[in-house]
Amino acid sequence: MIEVQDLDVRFGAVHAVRGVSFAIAAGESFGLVGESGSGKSTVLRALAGLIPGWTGAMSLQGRALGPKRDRTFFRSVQMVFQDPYGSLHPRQTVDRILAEPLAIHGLDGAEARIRRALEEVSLSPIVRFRYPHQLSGGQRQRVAIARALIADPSVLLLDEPTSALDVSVQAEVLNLLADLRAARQLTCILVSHNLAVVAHLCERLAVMQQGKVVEALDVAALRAGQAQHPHTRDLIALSRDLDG
Ligand SMILES: Nc1ncnc2c1ncn2[C@@H]1O[C@H](COP(=O)(O)OP(=O)(O)OP(=O)(O)O)[C@@H](O)[C@H]1O
Repeated sequence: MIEVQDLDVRFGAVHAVRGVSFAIAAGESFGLVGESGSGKSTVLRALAGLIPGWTGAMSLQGRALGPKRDRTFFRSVQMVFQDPYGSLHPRQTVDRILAEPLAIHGLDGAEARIRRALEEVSLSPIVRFRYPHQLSGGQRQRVAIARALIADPSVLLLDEPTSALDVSVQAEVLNLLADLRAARQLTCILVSHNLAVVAHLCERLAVMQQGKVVEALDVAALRAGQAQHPHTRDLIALSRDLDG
């Protein structure tokens, strides 16, 4: 459903992504894991159409993705960022934040859709008339997830969606994402420096180091101790508990 072939990204002298390839089936959840600066966010952003100047080939449902994406792409592929504070407009209420994608995509029934979206992320309707600064970090990330889902995408790109949250809230948001993924049969790509987070949400993962994929394997194989590459083993040692 998603194919990335020989993706290469340079930022001036920085060769951030070097010939990355992977393929993901519809409904699959795939993790990109690696230490800071390994290029995983750049892969996700290139796929999302947020980075110009990449080379290689990318496709979604068999259709090649060019440098520019159309409205259909932005309806079916949604991104959730690490910092919900930065990604939610500070002067818009939750109601307006959630109504905006509906207006962009010309979708009717805003009232019912907003109610349903808030229910899905377990937020009380009371938050509808609050601004982002009046919410907790976990509530803000739930609003960002609701906004991503409100126009019914088929693909969710998650860039460190829990790492800006308090430890107590991280597991809640991760479990919410796992439930939503199953209920909506979403295809997900999750970027994280934390192997435990990836193992919790994904079936398969690729380990990145210095812009390259050094190992790709099933989470089941990872749990069974079958990781081969020394860098994967280093990341395992850093992750305290693979069950998240
Ligand atoms: N817009 C940019 N301009 C210049 N260099 C960039 C840009 N974005 C990323 N880079 C560089 O590209 C490399 C890969 O960055 P990237 O953010 O993809 O890594 P990452 O693995 O996601 O790391 P982190 O977990 O810290 O976000 C880094 O050296 C980074 O400094």
